[in-house]
Amino acid sequence: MSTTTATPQQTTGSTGGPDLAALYKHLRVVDVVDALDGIGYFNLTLMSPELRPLWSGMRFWGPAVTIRAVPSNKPMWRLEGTQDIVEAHRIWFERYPATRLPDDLPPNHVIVMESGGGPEVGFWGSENAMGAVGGGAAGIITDGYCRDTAEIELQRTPVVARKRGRTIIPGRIEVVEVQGTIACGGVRVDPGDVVGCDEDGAVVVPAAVAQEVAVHARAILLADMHARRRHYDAQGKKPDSTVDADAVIAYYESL
Ligand SMILES: O=C([O-])CC(=O)C(=O)O
Ligand SMILES: [Mg+2]
Repeated sequence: MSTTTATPQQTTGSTGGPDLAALYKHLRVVDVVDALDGIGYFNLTLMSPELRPLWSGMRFWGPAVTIRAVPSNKPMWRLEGTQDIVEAHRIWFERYPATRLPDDLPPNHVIVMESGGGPEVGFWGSENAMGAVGGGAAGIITDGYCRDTAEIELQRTPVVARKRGRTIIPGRIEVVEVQGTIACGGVRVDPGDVVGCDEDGAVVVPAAVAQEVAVHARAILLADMHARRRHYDAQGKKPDSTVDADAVIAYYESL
């Protein structure tokens, strides 16, 4: 396998720091995991394999923004009439105001949630997850539940979850902190770490090594693309984008 010296690119994001999401575009989770191995981070930052993308073909990378939630330990009360039942969220949040992520989140951020391990609750659903994407999220990772999962797939909304669920927020779960250090899927996540997923699972790359890991991982990807391309050619298989190393090289040269 070919090797590359780790000389991180000086690609910058909108905040003036390196545009890590751009450096990770095209990388597979396996490339990043192999690169983490290469710097001695064996298995340290692999999220539990129980956390799964909710539809096939999902892949995203981006800087983490974090949410920590706990079971509410407060019941939702009985509501009178259809309209109040439809507006249960509003009524709950009027009494217990929501802790929300700030507005100035980096582009292509990934919302990572520690759900508190409570009972089934579809904190994420097809409406609020799609809204998060509209707000600039590249993906959502929760160690809890997501509901409306048929629509999540139909919309191609990038959600990774541990479970599919049915029930709704009021009386079950509350966000108590945003942009703090959390644990999700058994690993630590700090805001600004690079997190991502694909069909193989989800992984965290600590911010301190994120640029270096991206450089190693790119070399690993390109070496593998070349090797697979030789199999394609030997077996008369029509090349596809997964063996188009020239396109990947051109992309990175353009950054
Ligand atoms: O309403 C919620 O809290 C979760 C949900 O079903 C959605 O966002 O679609
Ligand atoms: Mg819903």
